[in-house]
Formats: sequence, structure tokens, C-alpha cells
Amino acid sequence: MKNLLKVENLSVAFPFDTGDKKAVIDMNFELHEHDFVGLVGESGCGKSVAAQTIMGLQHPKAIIKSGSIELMEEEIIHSSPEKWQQLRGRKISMIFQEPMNSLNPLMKVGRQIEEVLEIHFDFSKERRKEIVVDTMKKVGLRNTEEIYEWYPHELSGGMQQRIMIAMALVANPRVLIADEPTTAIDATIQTQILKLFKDIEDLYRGAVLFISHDLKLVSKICKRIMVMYAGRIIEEGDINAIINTPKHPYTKGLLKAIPDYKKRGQPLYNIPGQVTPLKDRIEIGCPFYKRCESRMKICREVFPKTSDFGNQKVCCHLYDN
Ligand SMILES: Nc1ncnc2c1ncn2[C@@H]1O[C@H](COP(=O)(O)OP(=O)(O)OP(=O)(O)O)[C@@H](O)[C@H]1O
Repeated sequence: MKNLLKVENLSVAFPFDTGDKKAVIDMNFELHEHDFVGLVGESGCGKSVAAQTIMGLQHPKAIIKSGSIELMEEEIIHSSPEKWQQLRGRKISMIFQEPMNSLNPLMKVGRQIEEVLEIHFDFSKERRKEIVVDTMKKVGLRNTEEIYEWYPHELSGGMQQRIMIAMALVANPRVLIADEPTTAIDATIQTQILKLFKDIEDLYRGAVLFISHDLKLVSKICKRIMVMYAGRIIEEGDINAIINTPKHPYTKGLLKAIPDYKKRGQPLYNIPGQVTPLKDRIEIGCPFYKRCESRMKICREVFPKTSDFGNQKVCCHLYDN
């Protein structure tokens, strides 16, 4: 299948008194047509820094230490602001956690979606409105002609998130990055938005990178999962392999921590300890060493090589040859 996004050896750091510290380390992955890939890990693992860098929206203090990001076989990592204007919305789009932070409170929502089309195409006003209304319908909004005229504050959280998704999809980009798109909305609406993501898979020929700290949620909708810890992808594979035969002790811990009604009454499992704050991280050995129940001497000294099991890859000394 066609390769839409290729991230190679991407490392992104932030400066601290103790030196530059990498929030993303040697990240490698590819997205192809119809891919629906989850990126999971606890807070602080580097998921958002990676996504922002891929979108050219990284913090001004972020330093790209190395790597390449190819979007449809074009290198984009050091693109100019003008180039990014052409790429974002048209070739790659992102949906953020908090729709209210991303929507303009002073502009009608229909207009906001239309603006994306204005940037990229030379359509007439009538044609633009037609496409906007059609996209609003596709993301499950009803009374679209009416809602077109509404301001963001007149919409519920779930409707606002649908508007954000419509904005991201209206110009038919090939890659869609969704960064915790259901975190800020309540549980019932979350289910609807997740269903919408499943539908997107059918009506959209592109690739989706779905970012979340919630492995259970990701396992419901993604075909492949990448597990990130302290800046590194430490395990990745087909959904069934990761859920049924997780290999990395961190992935096993994340799965064990998922609440299960069969274990009602028992205390909820938590992986002991926390992700080391970025400023205190050292790049020697396995970053999960201190929290790992299976740690060995070598884990403190050397970051493990990747062991490849075909439909699953893991970076852990337990699987060294
Ligand atoms: N502007 C910044 N300056 C310094 N450190 C930063 C900055 N932005 C992010 N970091 C650090 O980089 C690391 C990765 O952050 P990131 O936001 O990517 O994590 P995340 O996995 O997306 O977590 P969350 O789910 O909470 O968003 C964290 O340790 C964070 O504190």
C-alpha cells in the first residue's frame, strides 16, 4: 500500500540547565493508505511533542536533533511557514484535545471550515458552502444549514469536536493526526466520536494516527499500536498481538492497569513509580529500568536492540538472542 508518512530517526529535545534533553528519541514509523495506528503511553512520554513536530507546530524552544519526516515522499521537516500553509489541512491535518482552544470564538463555525477550502482551492462561494455542508453531514451533524451559522459557544462539546473533525477533513488530507480527541468530552459523547472515527476509516482513503494515553480505547479502534515510553517507541505491532501477547513489561503493565469488571472489588493495578521528568532523564540503558519488575543488570547499561517477531517488534533485553 502507498506510503503516506515516513518518520525516520526523529529526535526532538528541549534545553535545560543540565543540557538538551530529548523528549522524542530515534522515532521510526510509517503510515500507509488506510492505516489506523494508535500511539499510546502515559503522560509525558512524548506523544504530543512527536505529533506537533510532524505537523511543524512544535514549541519554539524545541530542537530537532535529527531525523526525517516524509509526507507522500516529500521531505517536510524544515519546511518554511509558507510551505506549511500549503501542507496543513490539504495533505496533513490534526485534531486537538480541546476544541474550544482551537476554534475561533468570534467566527461562525461554517465559515471556519470554509476558510480551510479558501486557502487550498479556487472554488466559488456556492461550491465551498456545498462541500462544507456535505462534510458537516459526514461527521454526523444534522441541521447543517442552521449549524453553519452558529458560533462555537452555541454548540455542545461533542458538536464542537465534530466541527474540528470536519475542519481537519474538509480538504481531504492524506494523513490525519488525532491527539487525544475524546479526552475533553463526556463519556457518552466519547462513544459517538469514537464511532465517527471508525466511520472515517471507511469514508477516508488516508491514514490516521490516533494518540491516546488509554490503551483500551485505542485497542477498540486501531489496527496497529505503537507503545511509547520516555520518548521511545518500545513496542509496536498488530492490535491482536499487542493485546493478546504483549512482550514489553511496560505494555503488560498498561494492559494490567485497564479496569476490568471481572476484577470488581479488587484494588486497581498501577505500574509502580512514574515517568522520569524530562530534565532528569539520562539516555543510558532502558528508560523503564527503574519501574520494571523483570529488570536485569544489562537494562541499566544498554538500551535494547529491537527484536522482530513479524507482526510485533519490541525493545527489551528479555528478548535478546
Ligand atoms: N515546551 C517544553 N519545554 C520543556 N519540556 C517540554 C515542553 N513540552 C513538552 N515537554 C516535555 O516533553 C516530554 C514529552 O511531553 P509530551 O507533551 O509530548 O507528552 P505526552 O506523552 O503527549 O503527554 P500528555 O498525554 O500529557 O500530553 C514531557 O516530559 C514534557 O514535560
